[in-house]
Amino acid sequence: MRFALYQPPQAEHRPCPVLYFLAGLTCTEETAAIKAGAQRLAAELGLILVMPDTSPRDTGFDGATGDWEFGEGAGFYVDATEAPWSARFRMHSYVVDELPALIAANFPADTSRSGICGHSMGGHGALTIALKHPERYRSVSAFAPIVAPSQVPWGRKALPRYLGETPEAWADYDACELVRRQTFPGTILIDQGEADNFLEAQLKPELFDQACAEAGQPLLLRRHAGYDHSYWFISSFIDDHLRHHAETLV
Ligand SMILES: N[C@@H](CCC(=O)N[C@@H](CS)C(=O)NCC(=O)O)C(=O)O
Repeated sequence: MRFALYQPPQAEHRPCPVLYFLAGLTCTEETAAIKAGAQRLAAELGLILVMPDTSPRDTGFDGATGDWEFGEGAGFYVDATEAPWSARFRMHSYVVDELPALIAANFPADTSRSGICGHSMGGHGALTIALKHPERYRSVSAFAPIVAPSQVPWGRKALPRYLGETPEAWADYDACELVRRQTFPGTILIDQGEADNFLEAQLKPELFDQACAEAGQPLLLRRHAGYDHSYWFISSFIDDHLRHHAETLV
């Protein structure tokens, strides 16, 4: 597995908190590092940024490449249970267990202070991971996340192939379902562009808004007129996300 890591200058003197950034469909460990523009403020705030790839690579599985919505580049941050994917596509465990252990062992990181953020499919990853493991992450935020994969075409295509045909298995990786089971101790920040091509068919933030209201989950959902799904949108608001995380991490 590949990942990118930014180490702020403060890490030369003391362990620093860690913010994970999970990227979306078609992205690699380089995308956020190059396009999100998070390093400048992370240097001021003293945050280590960890930006993993979106799936294993070079798996050789039939159907793992050639479709931008499934397989390599589209791991959906689940632990697959269906063959052949279950042998390699275990992004949930990778992000929650394997990667933090590797960071703790090799970098001046205080992993007891970790936050998680993501975009689109990575926003889905950040929300589901934080909701499933609130003891591991002190803060969570997302840009244009997939919040209800069980109900939208991206999820309806990928989740059955990774997890089988039972909707209960999809619900275990669906932020709208998870927040009803267990809330996150802190406000979730979500930014969404109103000119996002995927807003109505794939993202549907109103479903998460409603689920959070019903569950009593504090949510700050900000909608921005004129902004699309791209990293230009992310780079416009990334500072607010870093500050949101720094409030509890630093
Ligand atoms: N390939 C898709 C777009 C995929 C897409 O927008 N991916 C988002 C994440 S869901 C992304 O961050 N792409 C990388 C980039 O914008 O640099 C299309 O042609 O519609």
